[in-house]
Amino acid sequence: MPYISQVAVGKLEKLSIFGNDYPTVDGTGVRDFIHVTDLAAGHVAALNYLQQQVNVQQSSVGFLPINLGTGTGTSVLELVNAFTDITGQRVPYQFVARRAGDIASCYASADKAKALLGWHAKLSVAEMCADTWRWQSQNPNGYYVS
Ligand SMILES: O=c1ccn([C@@H]2O[C@H](COP(=O)(O)OP(=O)(O)O[C@H]3O[C@H](CO)[C@H](O)[C@H](O)[C@H]3O)[C@@H](O)[C@H]2O)c(=O)[nH]1
Repeated sequence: MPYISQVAVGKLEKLSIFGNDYPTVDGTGVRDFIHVTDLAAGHVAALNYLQQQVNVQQSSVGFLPINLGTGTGTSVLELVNAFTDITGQRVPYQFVARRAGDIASCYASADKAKALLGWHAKLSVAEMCADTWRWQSQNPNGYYVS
């Protein structure tokens, strides 16, 4: 997503898509793209859950892995197309070789987060694209570089 928006704002010439021959819907990698606001809310929910457990058990020893995700896979090409549909911005891209270490498809089950934390992702890929573009177009060089 950051590379897509940097191409759209003109900081990068084009997006390099790593591989288009994966066994996925369109050959590009599938990931569980999540809105940063949902992800932040999931972390707050996890901290609240941890505090409850400490209150109940009078102990904070141990760990519990909980996936935070939407539960839905989106391909890189689907993300590029969604971004263009929502923002109207062209995102030139080229297919290049697969990136070492990448797998074809990876998305979370969010069932445990819902059951334990009462949390689920509320925002869509479309909202992610709109919010990313709003930020990128208003801050083409980020927050810290003038
Ligand atoms: O310029 C780019 C950047 C990414 N991608 C593709 O976009 C997808 C997402 O790539 P990211 O690097 O954003 O995320 P990954 O899920 O592949 O990997 C990241 O998240 C992982 C955990 O989910 C690990 O933390 C890993 O080290 C980190 O790079 C992948 O299919 C990747 O090949 C491109 O095609 N072009």
